[in-house]
Amino acid sequence: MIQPVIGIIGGSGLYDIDGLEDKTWRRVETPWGDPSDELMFGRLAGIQCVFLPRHGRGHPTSPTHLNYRANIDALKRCGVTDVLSLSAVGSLKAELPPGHFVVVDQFIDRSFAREKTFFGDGIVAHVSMAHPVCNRLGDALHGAASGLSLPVTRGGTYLVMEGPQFSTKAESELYRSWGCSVIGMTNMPEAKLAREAELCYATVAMVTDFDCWHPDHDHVTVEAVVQVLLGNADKARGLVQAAVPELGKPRALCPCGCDRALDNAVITAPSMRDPALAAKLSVVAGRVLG
Ligand SMILES: CSC[C@H]1O[C@H](OP(=O)(O)O)[C@H](O)[C@@H]1O
Ligand SMILES: Nc1ncnc2[nH]cnc12
Repeated sequence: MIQPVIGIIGGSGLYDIDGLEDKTWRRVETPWGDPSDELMFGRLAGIQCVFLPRHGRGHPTSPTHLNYRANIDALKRCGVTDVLSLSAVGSLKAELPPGHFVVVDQFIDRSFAREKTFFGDGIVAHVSMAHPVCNRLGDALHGAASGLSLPVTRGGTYLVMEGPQFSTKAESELYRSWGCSVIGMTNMPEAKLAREAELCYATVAMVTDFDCWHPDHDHVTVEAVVQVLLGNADKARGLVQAAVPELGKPRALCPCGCDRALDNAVITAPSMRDPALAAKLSVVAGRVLG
């Protein structure tokens, strides 16, 4: 049996979480550089949790310049098994108004200026991203949100744009025509890297605005986003407190296979593998690289 350790990545407006016992902030070093901030360690209902503010406390780091690899490596290094990603998003559907939560199940990655893999020349690996979200975590998050009577939808596609500027109206309409539910700037490559690191990963996308497609919302502004975000952040803290006791129960391997994502993914012959890269990958992929 596995004793889960719950990682929580807090997005815009979520730079701290409540109710953790024995809370301490600690710096964690990784071979990929520095994570966004110190990580906060503590226990919720006796379950070990590790919290990381995605953009750092005070939000100094833009979506493009986040060190996604360091963030994911640091969580894994600290023993995290399950990652809850909490993110502010714009809505691309009329039925998902500000204040609504979406437990997304798909992503379209339109980001282009980020490091997207732990692997590369010297050790090449290809993991499946067909089902980018851990269903087990998604179900638990949806169940916890429903239990709290939060307005929540299970399933939906999160379009990841590069940013930092918000979309043009034509882009917003394009993504709507693709059937996307919400838009944000951060969940890729985060979800790809979590998969490479064999971490279960699920996102609660918290709607702050209607993006610019909506006739009543001609522009997205940070001011409008932040107003909704603060209320969403309070609800998200409640959601974490409700979900963690369920997710922290000792369990078998993940039925979705997230924790075995690297089985059969590394294609580089053992004799051709770069020892320096193998050393960097020791935490992320040590299970399969030996
Ligand atoms: C403050 S609005 C734009 C900003 O918020 C979202 O970040 P996160 O996913 O970390 O909550 C969005 O992706 C942008 O980075
Ligand atoms: N409309 C929007 N576009 C991209 N990221 C966002 N985060 C919050 N609202 C957003």
